[in-house]
Amino acid sequence: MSTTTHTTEEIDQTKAPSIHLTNLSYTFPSTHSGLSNLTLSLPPKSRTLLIGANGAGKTTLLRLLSGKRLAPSNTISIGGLDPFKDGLEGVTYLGLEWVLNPIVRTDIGVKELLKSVGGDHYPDRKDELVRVLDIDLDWRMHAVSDGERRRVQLAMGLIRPWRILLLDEITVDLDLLSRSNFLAFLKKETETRECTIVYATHILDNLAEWPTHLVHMSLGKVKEWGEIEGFELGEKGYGKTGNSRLGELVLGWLKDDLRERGPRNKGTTSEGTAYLTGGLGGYGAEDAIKAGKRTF
Ligand SMILES: Nc1ncnc2c1ncn2[C@@H]1O[C@H](COP(=O)(O)OP(=O)(O)OP(=O)(O)O)[C@@H](O)[C@H]1O
Repeated sequence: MSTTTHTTEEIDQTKAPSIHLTNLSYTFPSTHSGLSNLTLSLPPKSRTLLIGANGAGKTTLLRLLSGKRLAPSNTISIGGLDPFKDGLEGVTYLGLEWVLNPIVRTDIGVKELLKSVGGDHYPDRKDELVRVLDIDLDWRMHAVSDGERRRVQLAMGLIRPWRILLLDEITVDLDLLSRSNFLAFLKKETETRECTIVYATHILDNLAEWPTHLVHMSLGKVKEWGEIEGFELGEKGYGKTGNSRLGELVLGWLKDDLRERGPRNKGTTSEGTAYLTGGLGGYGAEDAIKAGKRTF
């Protein structure tokens, strides 16, 4: 049984959850330090962009937030709960493992797939996602393009009405219009339902109007975070380079990070060890199923 105490207000399952990190540090089983001393607060119904160079720690953080990995006590609170120990209702984490699920490459129809993830229970959401993501219900999954497959996967992942959505860059295969429609759908979700989104992405096109908050990570630390208004992007639109002002801000961050870190081949990072599934470390090594907190 959890020893954490919660106020009634904090665990109201009908409200969008806030996210609080307090001195969150995380070390991989291989003793590689993944995250160090993260503290931040994201309010209910916020849409946060998680920004950082490859290896900055974005996936590590999202997995901790989703409850797939055990964080030290009292370092993560989502709507007043510890995601690993308490288990969270309504968390959708869409990342690499989900994308790699082999079922979406077999000779199976889209209707069947959507039904298997609850499409019949949420017909309105299913119809909306099919429209937003421009899905043909007659597609068979072994005979679609990568982008079409990704659109079906997104619909599958989003049909159940989540309270917190953790998106680890999975929109890379979408064409510009599909991505724009998809982002507009997510924005509407936070405006019309009780839900909160954290989205790790490297693609900033057409995102200037989307986030309510930014979090900048580098080398497992949060370098800055806060409301989008606090980042002095000036007028929304395009900067001198033709990039969006958000794009220019982030490019500046990443250049500074690289200058501070130096080139990777000096051995200052351990890029390449992510996503191992066996041996030391490896995502999934301590998943919540083993701890009896989840059945899926
Ligand atoms: N299982 C593991 N064992 C040891 N180190 C790991 C493990 N998984 C990831 N790392 C290291 O932790 C750091 C952060 O990895 P993470 O996957 O969180 O980065 P990221 O910001 O999501 O990167 P990207 O943008 O490339 O997806 C990297 O240096 C990575 O090599």
